[in-house]
Amino acid sequence: MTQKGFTMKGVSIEIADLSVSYGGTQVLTGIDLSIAPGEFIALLGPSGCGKTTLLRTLAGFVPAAAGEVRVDGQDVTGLPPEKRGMAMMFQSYALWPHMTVAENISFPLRIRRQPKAMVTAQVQRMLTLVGLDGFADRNVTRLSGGQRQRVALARALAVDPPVLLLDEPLSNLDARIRLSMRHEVKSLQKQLGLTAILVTHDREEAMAMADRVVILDHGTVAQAGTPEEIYHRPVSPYVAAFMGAENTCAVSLRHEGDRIALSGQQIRGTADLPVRAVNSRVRQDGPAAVFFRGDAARIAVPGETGSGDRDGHLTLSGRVSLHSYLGNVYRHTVDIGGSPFLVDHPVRMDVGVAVDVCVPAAALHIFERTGSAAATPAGEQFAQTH
Ligand SMILES: Nc1ncnc2c1ncn2[C@@H]1O[C@H](COP(=O)(O)OP(=O)(O)OP(=O)(O)O)[C@@H](O)[C@H]1O
Repeated sequence: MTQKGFTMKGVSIEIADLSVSYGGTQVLTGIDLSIAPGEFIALLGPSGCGKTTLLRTLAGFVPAAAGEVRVDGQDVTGLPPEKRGMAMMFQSYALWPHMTVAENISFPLRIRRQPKAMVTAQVQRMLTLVGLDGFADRNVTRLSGGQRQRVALARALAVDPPVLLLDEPLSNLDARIRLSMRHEVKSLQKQLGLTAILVTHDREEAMAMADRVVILDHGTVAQAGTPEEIYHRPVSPYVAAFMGAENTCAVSLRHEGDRIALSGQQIRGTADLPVRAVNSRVRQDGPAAVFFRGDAARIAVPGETGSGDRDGHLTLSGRVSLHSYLGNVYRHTVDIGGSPFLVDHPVRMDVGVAVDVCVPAAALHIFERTGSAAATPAGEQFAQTH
């Protein structure tokens, strides 16, 4: 254990072909992931996709059915939790209600029978680290949610773990405190150089905190990348929709040199787009599915703007069927060929008005159309994933 200063350092974690089953049900399949020392990873995905199971398997609370977990090159797959050098922080804080702040923080040190002077010094360091100087003797039941979360963080860090596992640690906090705690946890993790893995179903939280986001889909890795990569370059309709690009329509795609031409029932004319600008995963001409975010599109009144203004855009024509005010923009539901599309616009458009929805090439994600994909109304196909 570190005796002076905060010199905790992260370690690498290698997850190789990891599978996990509960009884006869396989919940994680062939997970491969390399985590660098000091990296902050977020495991993101809808309820039941296996995020917590992966975290608990790394911690050693759930056995692996196959595959390996290596920490700093050492195979820890068969080791008990206390031998893995990982500390876990939970959503529920899991503090001892009958103990003071200092007693809670020192608990893991006392059960490891650390010398008293060292325990006292470490508790004081942790209090300073999480901004709770002066709270040592306060009972934890007399703390706010944010303060309790800091105690839980201090207790997890007290043993100088090279790896910090965070299981939805902020979801019990109110929205304002959650935002500030995001930054506090992240800056502490960077300051200490720890390797951290966060489980969350909140994509904004994942993007705000992590260096890399791993999106899980039914126990497999759907995509792992920087927040920018998964947001702007999703590799599948599942990732695109999970990252908010839920508007979708079926198109027919044709490559023409360095341009892509899109046509379809819901599209006005033919969209002629520079191939470099579009996130297209389609290599062959034929049926495809387009996905885009409602805040990346804009609404135009047909005839009010020149057609030249819409070059490099995909234009869909429809009618406003609903609007709601979000504070900075109006969110409109636009009925396009019988399917609802959600589009943000700074000005409120009346219900029933005919509008064009213009989507810039850079906001388009195009994937191969398989089966009935994208033939369904926007959102319906992915409704269960949110
Ligand atoms: N102890 C258990 N025994 C049997 N099945 C379990 C157990 N824990 C979880 N599962 C199942 O394993 C699957 C993955 O669960 P897990 O808790 O890892 O998902 P998650 O992505 O963390 O979900 P959430 O966001 O709701 O916490 C789910 O289908 C769940 O029902």
